[in-house]
Amino acid sequence: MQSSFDKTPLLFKQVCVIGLGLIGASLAQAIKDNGLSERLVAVDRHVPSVDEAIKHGLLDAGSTRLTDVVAGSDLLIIAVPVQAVQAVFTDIKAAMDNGQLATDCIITDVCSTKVNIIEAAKSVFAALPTGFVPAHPIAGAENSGYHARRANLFVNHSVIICELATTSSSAIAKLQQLWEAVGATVMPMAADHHDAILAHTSHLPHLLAFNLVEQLASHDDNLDMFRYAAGGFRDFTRIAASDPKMWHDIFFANERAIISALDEYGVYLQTMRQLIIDKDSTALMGLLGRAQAARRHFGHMLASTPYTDTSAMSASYNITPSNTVSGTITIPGDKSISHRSIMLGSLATGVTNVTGFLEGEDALATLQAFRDMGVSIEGPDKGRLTIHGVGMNGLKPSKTPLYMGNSGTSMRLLAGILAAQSFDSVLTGDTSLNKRPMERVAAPLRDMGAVIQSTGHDGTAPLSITGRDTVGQPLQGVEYDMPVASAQVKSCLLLAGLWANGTTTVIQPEVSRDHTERMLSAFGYPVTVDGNRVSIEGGGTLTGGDIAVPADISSAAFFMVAAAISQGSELTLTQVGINPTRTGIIDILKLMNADISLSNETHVGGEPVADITIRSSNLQGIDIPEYLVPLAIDEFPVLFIAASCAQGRTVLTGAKELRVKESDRIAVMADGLQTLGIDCTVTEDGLIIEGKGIEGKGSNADSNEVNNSQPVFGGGHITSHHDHRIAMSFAVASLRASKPITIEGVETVNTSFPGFAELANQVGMSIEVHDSRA
Ligand SMILES: O=C(O)C1=C[C@@H](OP(=O)(O)O)[C@@H](O)[C@H](O)C1
Ligand SMILES: C=C(OP(=O)(O)O)C(=O)O
Repeated sequence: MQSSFDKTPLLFKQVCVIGLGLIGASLAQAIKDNGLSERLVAVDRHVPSVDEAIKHGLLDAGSTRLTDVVAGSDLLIIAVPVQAVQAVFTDIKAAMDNGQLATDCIITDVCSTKVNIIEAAKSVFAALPTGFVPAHPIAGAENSGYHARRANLFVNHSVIICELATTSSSAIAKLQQLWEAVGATVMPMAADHHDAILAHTSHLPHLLAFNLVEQLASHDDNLDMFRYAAGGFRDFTRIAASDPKMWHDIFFANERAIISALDEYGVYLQTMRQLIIDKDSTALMGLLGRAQAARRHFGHMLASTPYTDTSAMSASYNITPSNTVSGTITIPGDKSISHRSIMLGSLATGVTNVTGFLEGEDALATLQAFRDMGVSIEGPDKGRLTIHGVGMNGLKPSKTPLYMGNSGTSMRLLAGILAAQSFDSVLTGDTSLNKRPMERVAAPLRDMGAVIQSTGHDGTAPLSITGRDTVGQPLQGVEYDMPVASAQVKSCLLLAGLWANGTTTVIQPEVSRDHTERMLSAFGYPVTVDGNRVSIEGGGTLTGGDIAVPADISSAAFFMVAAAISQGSELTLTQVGINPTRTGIIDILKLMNADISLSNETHVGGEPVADITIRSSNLQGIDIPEYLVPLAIDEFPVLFIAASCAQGRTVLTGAKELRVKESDRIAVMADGLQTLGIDCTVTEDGLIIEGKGIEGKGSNADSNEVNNSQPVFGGGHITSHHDHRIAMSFAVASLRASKPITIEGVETVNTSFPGFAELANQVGMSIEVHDSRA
């Protein structure tokens, strides 16, 4: 990792670290390695640690007594067990009183409890020093002591700072600079809130880990127990190897909050005990499923990688050029339909069984949101889900903001549902989603009487929605003339309309995908479609049933283009959804002269499906008809790859919407295409691409023999801009590339197409997935 040494000026003249345990010694090492202080001194009761730290060149001086080394320090870091802090404050006060320390020097700590540290300071100082800033780095390891120190212990970890009325802003600013320089992120929090949160997230788990080891160790047959203890025991009790003195102090120091967390734990434990005794399989499955999903969901947040968050991108594709693809493959389930199956299944009466559900992160975010609102959902298990519908009025308020990850569809459709609920809600997402426009749904929802605020910078998420109980009346049906052909806006309003008084009508400028309308009908809810006008009456009910989700044509598109642009290729994609509001990709590729045919056409779950076969084709550049834009809205990134391989120019217009997807797909694709040597021009609402395909040269003048053997792309380095479709599109380009292509930030592919690289390799491509953190 690059050191911040070059960038960060010396912040302090002399830092004095009091306590050379894991945290104190690690922070000392990080300060040293990053050159943040002219001098570094330390105090510790353990003489060998101090001696070694001096010998290692970490410290300029050290002692067992504060007064020996503290003179002239402008930052004091207290890193001793909680119950020893008061004595340290007494020593610090003495040093101030005798002039060794300036009264405005910064004093901070790294302890796991905050209220009692502040109390300790108050009992020593008549007036709290202006430099006193209580803090707590949320970082640690079960190893303790000087030898376990790691300068990178704080990288990507949070540090909570408790600002007191007495604290000077310059002390806070300087401490924040220090923590950021060693790689941490600083968050402000009130001391009592800190203690309550930490009691649940840190103190309770430690207490339980110590307790379980104690329980097992006290059994007579404990040797056998430990000998055969499987991973579960090892994982659960890892933290019981932590420093007993430190935890002893913490348990007493945060007594009230820990006892309250423990009592709540007892209630949950009793519930589980009773479910087992009662053999209540449904409730137990619901509980376990909810917990498993919540853990996966929080896992992303814990790793500060909310699904596809910016800071966390570390996976890349290293792709070696290949030139042909072949085979018969099954593409994962449709994302749009998967979202809707959870939403309507949850609101229905009775049970809904879903098959073919897309286990991608976007659809899983929707699933988690409904679990957070109290819906019991079993699965997903190989695309199967069982949703125990709660009916139109059965959702419960979520205890936390609903986290939508990277998924625009989840956030916009849920906004419609939540605007009609009795309770308040907050919807938030990852960095990319929190930049996307939300007023397009918030404004028309307000016309219906919703109270909804887009609290981000620019009409963006987080969305804060006030419940009808507070507003005092239900939503009102409206007639809304949509300025953009967006299925998300249309669906949001139709879903809100389920609870509205009277009729809700949406008029779309062009046809957009109609999965909401179809699925509402399949659940027995009447929807009236009259040309581009779609209407719904409020006050009805939904009845659960079976939903078979077809393969996603938007994911299939990558493989269609792969076969069309490469040499000697033929791919068959089985049972892909060919809803006419989604088949713009087929129409556009056909206009470009692609060799595509459909077979085995049938219907599953109210949606038409077919096997799609596509072969190597002599693609021709075209002017893409604007009416096809909403019908292929997600497929343009990969269509740009096709256009680059076509003969002649392709012109896209009327596609401004591409600029507000997971990335600005016009700008980002143009950038990547240019990197790979394609001549293209960005326009306000589209892109002009000069295709590099050459005429097919058959021996027979009438034959349409394909010549896709020449590379059209060079090699190079592409970034996904946190957009799954950008990553997959440039992977397809490798079929006509002369050199390797590297694509950074490909974890985002999991939002819509888990297993993409494996499937691509199965048909003949050569993608190596590399994770720099692995
Ligand atoms: O309704 C849906 O499921 C979707 C609609 C489209 O968005 P817009 O309606 O905003 O164009 C599309 O881009 C998105 O991937 C899924
Ligand atoms: C735009 C997309 O999805 P969403 O709007 O749901 O994030 C997409 O999948 O390309």
